[in-house]
Amino acid sequence: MGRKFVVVGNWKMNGDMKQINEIVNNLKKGPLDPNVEVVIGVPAIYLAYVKSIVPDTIGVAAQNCWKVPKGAFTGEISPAMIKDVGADWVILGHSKRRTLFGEKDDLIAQKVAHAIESGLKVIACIGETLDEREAGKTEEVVFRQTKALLPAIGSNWDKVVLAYECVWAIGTGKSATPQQVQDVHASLRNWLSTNVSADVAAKVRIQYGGSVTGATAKELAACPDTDGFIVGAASLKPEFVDIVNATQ
Ligand SMILES: O=C(CO)COP(=O)(O)O
Repeated sequence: MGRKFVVVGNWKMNGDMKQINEIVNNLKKGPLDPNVEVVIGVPAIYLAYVKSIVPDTIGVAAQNCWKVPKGAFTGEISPAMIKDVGADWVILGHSKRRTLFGEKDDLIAQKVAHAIESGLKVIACIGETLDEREAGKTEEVVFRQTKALLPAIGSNWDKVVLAYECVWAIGTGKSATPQQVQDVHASLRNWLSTNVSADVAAKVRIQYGGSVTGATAKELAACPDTDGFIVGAASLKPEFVDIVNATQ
């Protein structure tokens, strides 16, 4: 079985009712390649609304969640709540959560474990900073971030998509090159083969994220070890449809 291409739009903290209606209408118009899985990651406050207006073929993701089902955690939302409003994905470990909100590997792993246990599918983000890349530490960092997730994922790799987002390419307009993406994805798959299993390495979907646009998506999609994208700024624009259709 091949790996189904999966494109996630991460709206981050963007959008209001008017813009959301425009984005969703544009997605409905498509046309979207039926062979591609499409997920939109929306601000928590709009999850229920977005779920009520998108076709069932489009998945809806939260951009974060907490690590227990309920309790005195002011301002947080739980996987149970995300599921309760009909969404079935959560993005965890995004670089902005790591850098701006101080989330470390162990907290992210706890969140991943609880999200999976609660029945959510997880987009787990990993990726190096510019300093780490320039110091030749890209592999060391992405292997460390992935290793931290292994106990949390256990045998549930079918519930997980790995999103490789090099931090230096996020929101900068400076995408990694197809070769840079392919190199990291291939070595990650190789690492998974050694540290998890050959089966997981062959089946897990690895997305690329970082300044993906309608103009760059096709050549990035051609990398043999790239199974989709996680898209920030361009997911708010009509060109998101072109990114979804990049493998056509
Ligand atoms: O962080 C990202 C998606 O999660 C990427 O954002 P940009 O596509 O805006 O660079």
